[in-house]
This record gives sequence, C-alpha cells and structure tokens, in this order.
Amino acid sequence: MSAEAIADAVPTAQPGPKASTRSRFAGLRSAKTMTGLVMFGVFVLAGAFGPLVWRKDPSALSNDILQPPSGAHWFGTTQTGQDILAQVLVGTRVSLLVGVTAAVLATVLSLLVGLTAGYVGGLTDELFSALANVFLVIPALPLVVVLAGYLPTRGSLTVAVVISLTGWSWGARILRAQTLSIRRRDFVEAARATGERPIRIILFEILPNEFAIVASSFLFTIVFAILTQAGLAFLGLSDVTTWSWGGILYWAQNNQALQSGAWWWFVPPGLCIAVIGMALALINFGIDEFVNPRLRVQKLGPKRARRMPMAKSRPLPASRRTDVVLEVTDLHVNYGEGPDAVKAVDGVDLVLRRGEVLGIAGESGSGKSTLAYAITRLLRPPGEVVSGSIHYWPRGEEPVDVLRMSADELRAFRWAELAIVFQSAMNSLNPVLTLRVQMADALTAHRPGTTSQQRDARVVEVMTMVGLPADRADAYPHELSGGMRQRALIAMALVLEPDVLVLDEPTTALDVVVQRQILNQIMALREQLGFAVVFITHDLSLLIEVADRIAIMYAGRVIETGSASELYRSPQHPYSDGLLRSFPHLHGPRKVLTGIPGTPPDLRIIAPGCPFQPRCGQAIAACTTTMPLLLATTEGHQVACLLTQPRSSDDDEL
Ligand SMILES: Nc1ncnc2c1ncn2[C@@H]1O[C@H](COP(=O)(O)OP(=O)(O)OP(=O)(O)O)[C@@H](O)[C@H]1O
Repeated sequence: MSAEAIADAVPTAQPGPKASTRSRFAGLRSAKTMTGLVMFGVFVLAGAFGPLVWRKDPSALSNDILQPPSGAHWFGTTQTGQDILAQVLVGTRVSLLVGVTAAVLATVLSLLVGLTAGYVGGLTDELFSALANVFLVIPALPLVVVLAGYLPTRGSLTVAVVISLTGWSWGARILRAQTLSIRRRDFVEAARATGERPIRIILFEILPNEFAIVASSFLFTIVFAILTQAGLAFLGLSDVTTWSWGGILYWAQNNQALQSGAWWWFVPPGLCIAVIGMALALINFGIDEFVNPRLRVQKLGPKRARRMPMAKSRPLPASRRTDVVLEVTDLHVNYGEGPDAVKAVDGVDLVLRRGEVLGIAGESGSGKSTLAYAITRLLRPPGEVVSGSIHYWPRGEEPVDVLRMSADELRAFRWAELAIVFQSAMNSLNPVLTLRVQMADALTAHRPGTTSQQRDARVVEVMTMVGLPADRADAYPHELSGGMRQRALIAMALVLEPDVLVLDEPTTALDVVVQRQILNQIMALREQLGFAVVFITHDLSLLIEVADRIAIMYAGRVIETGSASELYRSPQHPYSDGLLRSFPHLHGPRKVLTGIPGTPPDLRIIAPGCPFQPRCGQAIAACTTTMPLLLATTEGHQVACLLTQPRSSDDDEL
C-alpha cells in the first residue's frame, strides 16, 4: 500500500466534531488503553525505581553460579553469579531511554520533513521526498549496523541517534501524504483566506488532524528502537558492558544459556521486549479510537439489545395495526454517557403507515437526523440507543424489532426493506465507481441470483423512473450535476423496492426549482410503488405540501403531531406556530415572517418544565415546572403543551 493510501486510511480528527470532550476521551479510558498504559507504567516505574529498591549490583560476581530463580535471586543468576533481576531492572532503564529518545528524535525529524514537504510542495517537496525515499529503500538494520560499527563511542545516546536517523523516513512519508490531502480542505483554505501565517496553519490547522499518525509513528518507533538496540547489543555492536535487555541476551548467548538449560537468563529480557511491544500497541488502539470515535464498537450489540428492557407496549387498534409499516416506541438516544450526555432523542413515539409520507420538522439540533440514524441503525458512537423499540412490519408477517436484529438480519433489512437518502449525494456516492456499478452492487448483494442482464435492465428502469437519462448510467458521480446526483441516490434507494424510504434533508443543498422537481418525482413514485416515506427537513412549509402527517420535534421530543392540513390550519403548539411563521409559503397570501426568538436548549441540561418555555411568548407559571405530555387534542392530533390541556386557575401567564 502506498503512503498516500495509508494516509487516507489512517483516521484523522474531524474538524468540528459534535462529540463532547468527555465522550471523546472514552477511547483513552477503554480497557485496552488502560491495560497498555498500566503495562507501560510498570516498565517506567521498574526502570526508574527498580535499581533503587533492588539494591544489588548487576555486575557484581558471586559464587551463586547459574542458580534458577529463588528467594535470594528472584530471576536467578548468570554463569558468573550476577543477579539477573538487577540486570533486567537497569536494562529496563537503558532500553526505555534509548527507545523514547530515538522516538522523540525520529518523530521531530519526520514532522519537520513531512509537514514542510506536504505543505510547501514544489521543489522543497521533491527534495525532501527524495531524501525520505533514499532512507526508506536502505534496509534499516544493516544501515544501523554499519553506522554503529564505525562510531567512536557506542553509548546509549549514540545508539538512539543512530536509530532515529534510520527510523524517521516512514513517518515522514505518511505525514507528507496526509498533509497533501488536508492542505486543500475547506477549513485550511478558510484559515488561509483569513490571513493566518503558514506556520500557524501548519501547527494549529493541519497538525491536530495528524495526531493519530504522529502518535502511532512515535509508539512504533519506540518499539523499533528497543528492538534495534537489542539487536545491536546482541550482535555486540553497542557497549555490552552497559546493561540493556539486548546486552543480557548477548551474554546469555555467549555463555550458551540455551544449551545449558538456563532459561531464566534469556526469558526475562525476551519477555520484557515482547510485553512492552504489546503495551505500546494497546495504547495505540486507544489513541486511534480517541481521534476517530467511529472506530469504537457500537455498544448496542444484539446481546445488549436482548437485555434491554422492553419498551412499554402501547397496543394499536387492530384496524390500524394492519397498515403500520414502522413503529417507534419511547425511543431514547444519547450521545455520550453520564451527566454530560446529550439527550438527542428523548422518548419519541411515531407510527408510519404503508404508503404515507410522515414529515419530521424542527430546527437544527432538534434530533431529527439522530432519529433517522437510530431508525436505520446507522448511529455511530458516541451515539447510543438507550431504550425504546423500533418495529418493522414486513408484509403479512410478524413485526421485527430493528434494534434487536443481528448483523445478517440488518444487512438483509437495510436497503431491501428500508432505504435512506442523505443530504450530501457527493458523500454518499462512491466517487470511483459509475452509477451502474454502484446500483448493480446493491442488486448483487441482496439478490445474488440475478443475471447481469437483469441487473442492467433494473438499473435503466430505476434511472428512468427518477428522471435520469439511461445513458448516464456509466457516468461517475463527479460528472453529474447536484440535482442529478440526488436523483441517482434516490434511484439507488429504490433499486430494491423498499417498503420505507427515509429522506434526511434530501434536497436542502439544491435550488428551489430542482428541489421541487425532485420532490414531485418522489411523490409520483410513491403513488406508483406504494412505499412509505419518512421525510426529515427543517422546512415546515415544504412538509405541509408533501406530507400526509407531520411530527414537529423540539429538544429531542415530538411536541406536536397531526395531519399536514390540520397543522397548517391550526397549529396548537406555540413552537409549531413559530416554525410556520418562519418560512414563506409557496401558495396562499403573503405573510410577514416573524421567526422564533431565542435559541434551542442545551440538550445536556434538562431543566424542569417545558423545554420551549424560555422562548415561548405564551408561557404560564406551570410551564416552568411541569413537562407537558404529548396528549390528543382532537382525533389524530396530539400536542405537548400545557396551554392545550385543562389547567387550574393558579396557572397565570408569566
Ligand atoms: N456525534 C455527536 N456527538 C455529540 N452530540 C451530537 C452528535 N451528533 C449530534 N449531536 C447533538 O445531538 C443533538 C441533535 O442533533 P441532530 O443532528 O440529530 O439534530 P438535527 O435536528 O438533525 O439537526 P440538523 O438539522 O442541523 O442536522 C444536537 O444537540 C447535536 O449537537
């Protein structure tokens, strides 16, 4: 794999992640990282304080020749009666010193070369890259052996310098490739546009995104240096009178410890080298997870889901049950854990019937996308479904809980039964595959029995359905306009004829004319194919036109739900009313747009009472203390507002 490919594969910190600091540090607190840190810490303590506690001279000779481990000599003795534990403790200090010094020097060198070459480019890049390539093609160990062999002094520091000279080039190559890929990203361009100096851009914009690479190359170099130093010492190319793990192995080998059965002589230093390598690898896992929280395993595995308490069962009338295709019950989704957890979805109940368009509206941050991710089981850590259920009703079969599906069931379910269209088509389509290949892949995965002619015919059919000329099937995503890409995504979502289509802001990035054409097309297809739609948008006026029913979300809760026409005619929650007054209507008389004062609440802090109360012009005293429940006001219309519910005479306006 090329350094460029590795750099692309290596996770980088995403600029502006939504994860809270606390949950981001979860990677560093994982069992793997803690085990690695404890193991490494034991070595550091052993190296720092061991020789002070175990006060035996590692070079002192005695008559206890080749003694196995005992109370007097915990790790046994050598052929000249030297205490092996004392040698290992001093050796730990020397090996760690060489490892860390070499790693610091190599990392500084690779940062200087990699960042400068990648950011400056041109001749500098060519010269630095050539230098790194030269070091890369020379086999490291022979070079170290040659360098070490000709050095006047062979102390630990000299060995560390020699190792760092041979160990920097790999890291530099990867950092250069990563810098090349980051330097044209929007946030770097924005920093340049604001006049930031190059050194600031490199240090504060680019470098933090390369933290995982720097950390892993640092840890890798420590292991490389310890191994190389051990190799040099074993070959007698470093000062073998200085005790190091390699030095102990050198003397064990020279005195034929293996042949004479003195396992205690070579096992302890050998184990130390293996265990420290393992410790650093474990720490590296944690750093990767810290930098890229998506690497953390989804906590809601099938086992945990099975243990999850069943959500309250709310029986539906039999007449309604038959046409329900998806039912969300008391769903709670958090980002992070503990007191800082963001309660992004907080007790949501929804019912989607076959063939209907259910609109979900709300301001940015109200939890709409989180709900979509939970429904499709695409939620990534730190997001976690805390409780609730999501039932899918296959035609004529028993309902299945989506949250309890195994990985295989989920693979079969997603796309074939429920498909999702995201806002950014460019991010959702694979840039190096043509539309035909991408759609055919979905067909092959779910319907392995189909022939290539059948797949081709289906690709052409769905493309025509969404209004894409069939001759664009062999186009790559970048060869299409934004509207065409979004149509291509919709075609891909429909290729397996799903029962449910989740549309998360599918047309927000497009201009109004194209937006309208695409929505009309989706609605026509819905009529024709009969799939149900969950349509997520912040634009309530758009939903009024296309949705059958609408659920309005605020602070992770559904605060009003009803038919689109009723919500338009008489919104009952002051927030729904405010949302309606925030967007111009495409039809009907012109109205003054007023908007909603204030900002949405911080979802980490749950204040008592109605979450909308601080922004509500009609709030009464009880709104500050009582959380309103979502209750029916008329048939099919539910509102979570105390103003619509019977109240006592004490509930004065605020
Ligand atoms: N990865 C994350 N880590 C922590 N908090 C998150 C994460 N993703 C979303 N949130 C928080 O969850 C809440 C709901 O976000 P969500 O994206 O679901 O809202 P939304 O209504 O879809 O907003 P938008 O329309 O802007 O996408 C917000 O407070 C958001 O900051």
